[in-house]
Amino acid sequence: MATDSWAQAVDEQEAAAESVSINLRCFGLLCFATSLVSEDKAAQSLLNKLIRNNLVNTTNQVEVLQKDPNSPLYSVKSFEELRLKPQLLQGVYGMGFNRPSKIQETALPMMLAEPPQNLIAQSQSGTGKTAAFVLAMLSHVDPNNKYPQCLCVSPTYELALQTGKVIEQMGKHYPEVQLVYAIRGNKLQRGMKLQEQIVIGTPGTMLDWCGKFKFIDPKKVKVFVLDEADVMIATQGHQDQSIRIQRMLPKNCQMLLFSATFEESVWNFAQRIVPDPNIIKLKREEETLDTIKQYYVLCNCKEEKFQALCNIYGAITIAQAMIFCHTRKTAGWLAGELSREGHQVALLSGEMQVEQRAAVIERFRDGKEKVLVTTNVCARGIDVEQVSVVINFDLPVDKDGNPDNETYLHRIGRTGRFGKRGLAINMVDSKMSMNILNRIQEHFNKKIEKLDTDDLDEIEKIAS
Ligand SMILES: Nc1ncnc2c1ncn2[C@@H]1O[C@H](COP(=O)(O)OP(=O)(O)OP(=O)(O)O)[C@@H](O)[C@H]1O
Repeated sequence: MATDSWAQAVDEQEAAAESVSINLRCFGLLCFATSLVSEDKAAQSLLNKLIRNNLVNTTNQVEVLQKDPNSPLYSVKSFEELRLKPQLLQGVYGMGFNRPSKIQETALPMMLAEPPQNLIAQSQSGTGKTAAFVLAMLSHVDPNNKYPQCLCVSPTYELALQTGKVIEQMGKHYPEVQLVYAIRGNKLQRGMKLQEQIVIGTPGTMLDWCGKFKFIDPKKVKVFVLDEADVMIATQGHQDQSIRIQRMLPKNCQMLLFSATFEESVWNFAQRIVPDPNIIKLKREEETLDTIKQYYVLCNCKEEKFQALCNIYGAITIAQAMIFCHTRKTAGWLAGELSREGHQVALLSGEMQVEQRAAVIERFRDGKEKVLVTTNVCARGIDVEQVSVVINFDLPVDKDGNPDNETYLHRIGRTGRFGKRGLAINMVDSKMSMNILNRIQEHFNKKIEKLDTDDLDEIEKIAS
């Protein structure tokens, strides 16, 4: 086994990381570094939204903390129970929703109650938060009043557009209700007053439209939604801007805040935005390796790893696979080799803009490409539950070269009993990577079987 391929790969990555940090230090661009982190969070959130095409299931129960603990707790098992406007019920069913998701069961009655109740809700991405607050906004709007009544702030332009799409879909049979985007680049004439009932945008532009330009009369707003609070506070300035918008709204305006995670900083921010809240939390389902078949393949170099991959593809039918590489260079090389072999390959690479990455993810989700090759940095935080085969072309390691168990679990693991059976194949090409594999195996106490990719019969067996 070669000993240098792994080391070389790490060296390359570290060299790249070092040059970035030197640049940052040289120019003192600390804020640039912060914005990179927040951009990363927003990008992750967007890509997760795009790759998913249905609800994330969970066996966990929602935890509810009511503002008034003596008032009865309502929860609904059907959309009919909510007495929605027929146009909205039609919109909901038109989207293929048969019944409320777990978080929606409790959140919707609270949000639709009279008088309106404030809410802070936390649950992982994909559990139905956006659909819930969109339904609440559409329900509270009076279409006869031609001025903004619901404001929704999102951390980025792309995320705002995604929420806007949900509003458009759900409100498809309710054309009297109109939507406008308060995003940079959407320039309105000075002095004009908006007629649309729902405004969705980023905090900076929303603040300008309410304050400086007065396109919106904040005193007439009935519902204020702050989405993706955890991503929001990662961007400098967004927290203050959001609070300044909130201060302009009337006391009886309904305040709703949503977040996928709930660390201390998010909680502090949430309490400043939402007075007297009801609080709903839904724990993230634990990922496990129980339903996953794990294998490793011994090779000497990246060319051999590629050959092993071709053998696997030759022997079993793989609907869609995600392949993780350690460096951009390897990912680019592998994608090239695979497409030369006639595979439809998508490459997710670090130098791509978020829109480009989004386009790649969307094509992959729609099945236009069958293989997605990516670096870990690029795919960090992306949930790939629907992909049944995951290949670690390079094993995940942290910056010190130790096994990155968390990343391994996230790439390969599935949640609870809803997880489909999966297949994971790890490529080992050095003593070092064998050691990493052994340590991963020990950590999870789950055997990773050896696979001989020169033996077609053996490969065929893994698919059964
Ligand atoms: N009641 C429902 N029944 C079936 N599908 C639903 C339901 N509610 C939402 N969905 C779908 O599930 C997916 C996730 O929903 P949604 O986007 O609202 O979740 P989220 O918690 O806001 O996650 P994210 O913040 O990542 O968007 C979407 O594809 C949405 O259309």
